[in-house]
Amino acid sequence: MKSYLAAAIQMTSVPELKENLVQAEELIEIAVRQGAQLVGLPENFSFMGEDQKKLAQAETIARETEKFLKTMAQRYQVNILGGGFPVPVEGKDKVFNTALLIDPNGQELTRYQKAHLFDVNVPDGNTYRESITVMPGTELPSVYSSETLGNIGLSVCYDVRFPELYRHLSEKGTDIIFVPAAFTAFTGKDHWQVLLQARAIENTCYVIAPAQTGINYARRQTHGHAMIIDPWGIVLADAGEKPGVAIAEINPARIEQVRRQMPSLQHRVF
Ligand SMILES: O=C(O)CNC(=O)[C@H](CS)NC(=O)CCC(=O)C(=O)O
Repeated sequence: MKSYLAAAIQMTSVPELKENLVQAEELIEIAVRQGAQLVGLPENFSFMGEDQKKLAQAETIARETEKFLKTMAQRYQVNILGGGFPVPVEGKDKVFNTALLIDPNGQELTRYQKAHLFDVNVPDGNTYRESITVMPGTELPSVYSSETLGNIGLSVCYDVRFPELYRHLSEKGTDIIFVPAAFTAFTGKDHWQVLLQARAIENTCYVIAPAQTGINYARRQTHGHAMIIDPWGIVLADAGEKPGVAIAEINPARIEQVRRQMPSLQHRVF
């Protein structure tokens, strides 16, 4: 593994599949023009809207999103993480919230079904019941080991509040953790960056966190601040609040250096 540039894309996805895919391609192109070899798209990048609308179109969203990711990876010769989109569960009126990693040949490298579902009454008055439409994944994410990109572990959004998932990933050798998200504006302002830095620091890993931002639909407002954090916890890039791209270098020497300086992974007791 050599140093390379990674990108965390930030977008405002809406309840229109085609519109979102156009926006996503524009941002992928910007990231690739700046030299990114690994590009992450946020949770719900291809569709963000009301539950019933999402369920009604789930099959189309799943098919078109997977096709889009493979086409983009080949067209731009880049590795792409699609950060969470609905994939229908056979025989049920539900979907898995699925993250999918694709290589520049358009081949699937690994996928993960979001395990922790956001069933929360947020104090701003918004109620979230992700489990009404989503089946929780029951498997821990696998680590994808790439000679060129390093060892990559996947997760999605609300998972970031469950450190045991990331401990599992770091035990399996993860160097780079993806946290694609659609964090609420209300929780995000106090929790988003703190949680991401904690996951980076405690596992001495890079964290790549693509994000939704702005007003997506109705009263749904997301926090933004797609970012890339290094294994010491330093924020290397932050996309702010507008759609755009956070780009930073993933450097294996930095991982080794931090793990030398702070060998906490070796000092675990429990
Ligand atoms: O609602 C939709 O339209 C689509 N779903 C999402 O955006 C997902 C599940 S509801 N959002 C989160 O997990 C936010 C977590 C979060 O904000 C926190 O942990 O504080």
